[in-house]
Parts: sequence; structure tokens; C-alpha cells
Amino acid sequence: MKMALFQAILAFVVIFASFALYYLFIIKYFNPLRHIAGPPVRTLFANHLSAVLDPKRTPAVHKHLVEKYGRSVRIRGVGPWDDRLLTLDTVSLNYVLKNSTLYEKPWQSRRLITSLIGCGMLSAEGQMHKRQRRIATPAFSNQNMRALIPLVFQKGDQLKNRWMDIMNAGTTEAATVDVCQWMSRATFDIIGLAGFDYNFNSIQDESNELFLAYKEMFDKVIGKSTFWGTLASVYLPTLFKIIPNQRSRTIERCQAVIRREAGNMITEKKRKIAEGNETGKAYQGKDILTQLLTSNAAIDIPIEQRIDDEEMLHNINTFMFAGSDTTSLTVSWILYLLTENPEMQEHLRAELFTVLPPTAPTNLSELTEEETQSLYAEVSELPYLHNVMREALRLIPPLHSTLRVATKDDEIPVSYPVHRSDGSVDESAQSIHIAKGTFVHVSVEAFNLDQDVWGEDAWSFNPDRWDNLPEKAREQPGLFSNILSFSAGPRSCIGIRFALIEVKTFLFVLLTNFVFQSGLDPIEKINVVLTRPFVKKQFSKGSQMPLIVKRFVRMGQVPEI
Ligand code: HEM
Repeated sequence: MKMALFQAILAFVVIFASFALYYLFIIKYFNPLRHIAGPPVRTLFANHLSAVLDPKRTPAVHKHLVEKYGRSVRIRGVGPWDDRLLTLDTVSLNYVLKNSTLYEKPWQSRRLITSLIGCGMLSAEGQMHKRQRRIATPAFSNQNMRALIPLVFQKGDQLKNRWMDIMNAGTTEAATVDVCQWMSRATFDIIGLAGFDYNFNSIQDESNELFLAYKEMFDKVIGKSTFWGTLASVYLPTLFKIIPNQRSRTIERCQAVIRREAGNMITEKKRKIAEGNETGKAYQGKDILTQLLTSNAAIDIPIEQRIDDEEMLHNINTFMFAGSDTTSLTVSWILYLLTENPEMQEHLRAELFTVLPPTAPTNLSELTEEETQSLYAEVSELPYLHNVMREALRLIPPLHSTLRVATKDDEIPVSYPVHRSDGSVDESAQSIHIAKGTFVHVSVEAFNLDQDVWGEDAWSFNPDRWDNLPEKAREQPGLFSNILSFSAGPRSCIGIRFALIEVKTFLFVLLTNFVFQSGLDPIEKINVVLTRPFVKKQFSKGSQMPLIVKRFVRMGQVPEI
């Protein structure tokens, strides 16, 4: 008996050791990427992840990599078994993003997303993703997005009034405001109402249980997680089920609240739709959930193409996750960039006032629906506002980079010479051979900041560049304005129009009422799932962007009391 046990343990140790040896020392010699040049790896477990993911370093790192190793670079991922391709070649990037069945999101990123928000559109793959995207697409139509505009103005007003209250409570006309936190509350409110007809009311008061559950899950778990903690949760999920830690307990607790509340939303909506069908007065809900349920029930959708309540719930979570912080960060970074460039802030404010009728009420949400639509139509056409927005999205894309994995052996086309690991340069290379299972690192930021494309000043904030783009930049593929901030191809951002309405409306409302100035604390960019602002040396306090906000008084106008 003892002998058998000893043999079993020995066999386990031998098998484990063989696997470890194979993954640590041998597998890399089978990876075709070994022929591609890349930066050295100094120790067995060293990697290049922080160098290519830290937005404080990446512009210089990418520049250095291109100069030294060309535009197709082999980098080291988590360990020696994970040599990946970092491509800074537009043709390769375009190919990878457009061929989304060949280049999927890796199971590791999908497991991480799924563990938080379920298998909705962000993490689903294959037929499941196609089905979900098809059902959701009508909800993001132009018409539905137009219907959103009055709501965004209303939330813009609420935020403005809260800030006015903060100023009125103080002795001066200025206050230090954590723009990032407030914007996050505003975008939560909007996605709650526009997405599910659910009022988080978080601009007014942060006590809603569902709001707190989302906030806690996203802020405390994502915003403060460590690299190794995240890695452990991806590779050893069962371990945390058996021995839960604080992170897994928080997620479980928050998810229970979310499941209960989101489940109620689905049941209630279905009831309203069914009631409308019975009474012949079709339910007119304009929110995304109603649209999803309606398009899911459309007669031209075959039964097997429909999504069930569980997937519906995962997509509610997905919209909360994908549709709130991305937009609030965009507005926050724009305001930050405008504090760094006060003359641009003034120029933009002057432009915004050109479309604000002098007779307009202080609260623009008091305008009629028609007036609001026509005001937004003018706002959306303002050229400098558009330039400021796309320049900020170019310079600080909320999603710094993303990852894809090859689902079979493939040849990725290239448009630049390929540097080989033996030091030679293959000027006539047409493609790079990539093995099934290899990761491709897609750097959104590197694409947007490429000096070869955008010019020497590519790393600086210059909204005027959009009036005279270099030809190379004009030829860049991308879903929006030749940049990659909303990605490209079948997995690109479905909420882009939603986001643009929010960003422009908030800038309009806030900049016509306030002047923004840098706070006392220096802000830095840190990549925690998204590129977030932190006060320097205050990482443990979570993402924040304290700016000085002053009431803007137009000449001849008396400030509100
Ligand atoms: C400025 C704001 C936004 C930015 C910069 C942004 C950016 C992106 C990017 C880069 C992706 C691709 C992710 C990847 O490849 O891993 C994406 C996907 C997605 N976004 Fe956005 N997004 C924004 C706002 C929104 C909003 C407001 C919504 C919803 C209301 C939304 C919903 C989604 C969804 C559902 C996906 C997954 C699409 C799919 O895989 O088919 N996003 N977004």
C-alpha cells in the first residue's frame, strides 16, 4: 500500500516536473516567434508586461522597440512559455482585429471578465457573441441614440447643480472637486436610465444598493488589484472558491445584489411588454433592455438565435461595465488636458457659447425636447469641440491595450521589414508565421501615438492637428477618426455613438458653467483595466482627479446665488 502511494506521488512529481521543464525551458524553441527580434529577457521569470502596459513609460518604450526591433516585436508575457507578438504595424493590427474568429480574446481575459460581469458581449466568443451583438445592435441605432440626448442634458444639469451647491456651501467661488468620481456617478446614472430604465440617482446620493454593489466591485476589486492577485484569480479560480479571500468574497457579495436587482429589472420589463401586447398598447420603453427584449422576441429571429434571461443579465452587467467608466474617464481626461492648456479651454468655451442662446434657461433640461435636439445638433457640429474630443481620445485612450490569441496557425501580413533574432532584416517579408495559441498584444495607445504617422508632436495635446492631418494619419484604419480608441472590426465598441453624445453634452454643460484649473496634487496615469487618474503616490486611495472648479461668470451676467 505504502509502496503504491509512493509510486503514485513519484509519478505525479515526475509528470509535474516534466511539464514544468517543458514550459520553462523547451516550448519557446517551438514557437515560430523565436525568429523575430525582440528585447532581451534577463532572468527566467522576467517579462516585458509592465514596460508595454504602463502608460507612463509606453510612448518611449514603443518608440525604442520600433527603432531597435522594427514594427513586429517578440515580447515576453507572463513566463518563458508566453512569447507574444507586439505588433506596431498597421496592416498586421488591422488584420488581427478584423479577423475576430481567427484572433479571439484569450480565455484568460475572458475568464477574468466573466468572473466579474458574466459572459456578455465583452467576453463571449463565436456564435454566442454574434448572437448577442445581433440582438443588441438595433438598441444602438441612430434613432435610439437621439432619444438619449434629453436624458444626458438632464444629468449634465444635475451634476452642474451639485457642484454649484458645493461652491455655495463654501466661502469662495471655487471648490476642489474629484472630477473623476463625480463623472463616474453621472455616467452610472445615465447608463442606468438609458440602459434599463433604472434610476441609480447617484449624482444626488450614493446610497442605492445596486450602485454600491457595482461601485464596490469595479473600484475596490479592479481598481486596487495587483498583477499577481489578478493572475491567481484567473488561473486558480477553484482555489478561491474553496478558500475565499477578501477579493472573492467582495465579488460574491456584490454579485448576489446585482443578480437579484437585475433579475427583477428583466422580470418587470417582460411584464410591461407582455401587458402592452395584451392590451394592444405596445410598451414604448426606450431603454436598451426593452430594445434587447423586443429584438430578441422579433419573429425573424430563430429560436436558437435568441438569448436567454441569464445572457440578458450578463449583458446588463456588460453595459454597466463597458458604458460607464470609459466615458467618465474620457470626460475627466479632457478636463484635465484643458487645465493643462488654459488657452485651449478658453477657446473651446468661446466656441460653445456661440450656440448657447442668450435666452436659454440656466438649466438646459428645461428646454423642450425639440429645442434640446436642435441645440445638441449644433453642439455636435462644433469643430473645435470635435477636435478637442478626438485629440484627447487619441492621446489618452481609456483602453490602453488589448490582447488576442491565434486560434490556429496563421500568417499575419506585414507592411514593414521584419527584424530577425539573428540580427538580419528581412526587407521583403510579406507576413509573420504565428502558431496557434500565441498571444498578439494590440496597443491602442501605440497606434494612436505613433510619431511616424502623427508627426513629431504626436505625444502632445494639439487639437488643431485635426485641421491638417498628415496623409499617413488620414489613411489609418479605425472605427473613429483614424484612431483605435474604440477598436476596429467586429469586436469594436458598440456604444460609440452613445459615448460621443455623453462626452460632448457634458463638456458643453460643464464648460459653459465652470472654469477648470489644476489642483494642488500632481495627477498620474495608471493602467488598471482602463487608464485611470491617480494622485501621485496615493495609489491606495483609488482613482481620483481633484481639480479646482470655479464658477464661470459671463461678462454682464450676475452669478446665481
Ligand atoms: C469613450 C467611451 C468608450 C470607449 C473609449 C470605448 C472603447 C471600447 C473598446 C476599445 C472596445 C473593444 C474592447 C476590446 O477589444 O477588448 C469596446 C467594446 C465595447 N464597448 Fe465601448 N467604449 C466606450 C463607451 C461605451 C459605451 C457608452 C457602451 C455602452 C453603452 C460601450 C459598450 C461596449 C461593448 C458592449 C463592447 C463589446 C463589443 C463586442 O465585443 O462586441 N462602450 N469599447
